[in-house]
Amino acid sequence: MTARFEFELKATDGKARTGVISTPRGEIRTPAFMPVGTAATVKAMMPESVRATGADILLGNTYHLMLRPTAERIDRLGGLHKFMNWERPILTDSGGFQVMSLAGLRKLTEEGVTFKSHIDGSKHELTPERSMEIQRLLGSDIVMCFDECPALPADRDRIAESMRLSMRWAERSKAAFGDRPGHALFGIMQGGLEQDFREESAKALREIGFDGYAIGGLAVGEGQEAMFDCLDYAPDMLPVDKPRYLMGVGKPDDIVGAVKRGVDMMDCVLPSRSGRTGQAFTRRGVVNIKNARHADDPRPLDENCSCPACSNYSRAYLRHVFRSNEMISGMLLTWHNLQYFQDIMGEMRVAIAAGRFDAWEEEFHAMRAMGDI
Ligand SMILES: Nc1nc(=O)c2cc3nc(NCCN4CCCCC4)[nH]c3cc2[nH]1
Ligand SMILES: [Zn+2]
Repeated sequence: MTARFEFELKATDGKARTGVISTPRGEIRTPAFMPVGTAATVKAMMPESVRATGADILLGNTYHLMLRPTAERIDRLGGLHKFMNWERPILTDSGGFQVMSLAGLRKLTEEGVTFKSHIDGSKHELTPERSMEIQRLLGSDIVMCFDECPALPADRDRIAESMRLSMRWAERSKAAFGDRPGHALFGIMQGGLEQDFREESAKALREIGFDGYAIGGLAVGEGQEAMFDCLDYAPDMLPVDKPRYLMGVGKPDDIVGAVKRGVDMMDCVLPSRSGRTGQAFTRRGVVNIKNARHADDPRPLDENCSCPACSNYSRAYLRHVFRSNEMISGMLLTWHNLQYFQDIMGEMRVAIAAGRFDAWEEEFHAMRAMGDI
């Protein structure tokens, strides 16, 4: 069992890369997709099922867990891995983004953010130091710096001011994180869609020095084209020998485009959240299983998928349990979607190692263009 956190690049194909992150709790094959386990559970999934989909690491949230059941309680009970019965790596987001998107009555100062819980209205504070303490109490393997993610669209002055605050908070996060062998601290690049601010942010983070680097401030409504324009330059501003993590992304085609541009890690609620609403991601695009056209369809959702939903059930059955609001509906489609996301990550890792990412990408888009039949 390695006591260290190490990233080994195995192969590159164009800007796409594949490698392995070694941690004391296990290896993470990159490019990696992290299922989101916000409240200490990947919704509608047992942890062993999450592992069966091929996930090496999952994401937890400082914001949600600090409010309920609190980081102190999880620490008293042995930490988040034991609490949620997931002994492999966990990355935790630092809370700033969730405060801005979920909490009420927020007040942002140089010190940090005060806010009211969206659950019971109680008052709380997050600072770089408090976020590091919470993530330490949770026992997460990869800790994210405490940052501020500005809502887009925003004017250049606002973006610059916010990015520079986040860089000062990155400094404080690192000081508070301390020296924790086997645990990693990732910096988060900000700067909106402004190339000069992205460069300034990357330079600041490189000078502080981190175990990995996230690209923050995207997937906040800018649209895929603007996101890809930013990803055409942002990853290359980060150290080539450290993992690059694009936060909050995304749809399958977002993920493929990000890997193509040099991203190593991603996370998104989409496969689990949309699975619960009956939206299935397949090789031929999105299928809404509640649609009447599936009522008598004996075929599986995706004949190329090995998940329980595709192995044991017809589209007709999946539509039935969704329309009947049966609990198994969200379980089956969440499993399928997470499996599909992991399958394309696995296929991209193999394609990059074989130097055939472009051919794989062409096939990926061709299958989707055919649409569901
Ligand atoms: N610490 C931190 N910093 C960020 O700049 C950040 C930027 C992010 N951008 C997203 N986008 C999530 C988009 N998601 C798409 C599916 C539906 C729910 C929202 N999540 C993010 C999380 C983030 N976390
Ligand atoms: Zn399936």
